[in-house]
Amino acid sequence: MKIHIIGGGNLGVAIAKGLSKFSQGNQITITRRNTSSILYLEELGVTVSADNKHVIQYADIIILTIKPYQVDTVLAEILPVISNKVIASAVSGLSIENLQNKIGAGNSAIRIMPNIASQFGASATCIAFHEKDKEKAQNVVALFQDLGTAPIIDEKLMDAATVLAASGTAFALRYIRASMQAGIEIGFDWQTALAISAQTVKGAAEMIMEEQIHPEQLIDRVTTPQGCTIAGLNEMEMHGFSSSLIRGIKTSLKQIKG
Ligand SMILES: NC(=O)C1=CN([C@@H]2O[C@H](COP(=O)(O)OP(=O)(O)OC[C@H]3O[C@@H](n4cnc5c(N)ncnc54)[C@H](O)[C@@H]3O)[C@@H](O)[C@H]2O)C=CC1
Ligand SMILES: O=C(O)[C@@H]1CCC=N1
Repeated sequence: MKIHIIGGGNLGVAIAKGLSKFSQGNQITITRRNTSSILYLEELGVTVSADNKHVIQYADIIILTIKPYQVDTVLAEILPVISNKVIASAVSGLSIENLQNKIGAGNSAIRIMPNIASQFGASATCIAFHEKDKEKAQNVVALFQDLGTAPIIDEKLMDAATVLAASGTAFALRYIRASMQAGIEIGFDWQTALAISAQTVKGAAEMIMEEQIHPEQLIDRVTTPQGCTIAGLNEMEMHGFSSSLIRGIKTSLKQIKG
């Protein structure tokens, strides 16, 4: 497939890198106004351009990874030269209905919410579309399945998906950072503490995905009666570990909803 990514920033680059590595048989173009910082992507077989219209007429999927306030400018530029295209938008807060109104009935609006782990084929990309575009959305779903998991969700959960699956990357990294900092306090250098913390999180996530059980069932396997784990967990909860995460996620959601 021919994939045209508009917005070569954090997310666009992560998707381009991921596609070049984990999805076979595609031709990828990525655009950005000033291309100097992303020209290295050409070494991965990705075409880099400052022209949003560059070969866009041949694109099977156009992916929007721009900020919400950049959408109208970009669409004004590309709409005159496209028709019957699938536009997959990762723009947070932009509804399918709004995007569809902007791009006209001749094109299809699909909403995607990837995260920057797309680069490593490890994103959890939530996807939503209207029934009329079900068939056209299948290519988008297949593409993002190559970059991790790609659950199809009801659009009303898209803001929640943004927080859980996209912002969630930062939340998980903050856990790893805190764990690393504690590791330094208890005797490790930061590199060793970070490596141990990251691998431990990866292992915990792999167990959840493999066994598909409730986390508490796995926690129960770790918490020896009168042991150090339960003592640590209870102290963390005393200081609001779970509740601060929950409150943070709900605050993020409020921020999106405005
Ligand atoms: N960063 C993340 O982890 C995620 C971001 N998103 C959403 O994706 C969108 C992009 O986010 P980021 O990549 O973080 O932002 P960013 O600012 O890093 O990337 C946007 C890119 O678009 C480029 N751009 C601006 N105007 C342009 C134009 N007229 N033509 C072509 N390129 C243009 C900018 O130069 C920039 O490189 C936002 O709507 C954000 O909410 C969604 C999920 C995850
Ligand atoms: O922080 C943000 O607003 C964007 C959306 C999700 C990740 N980054």
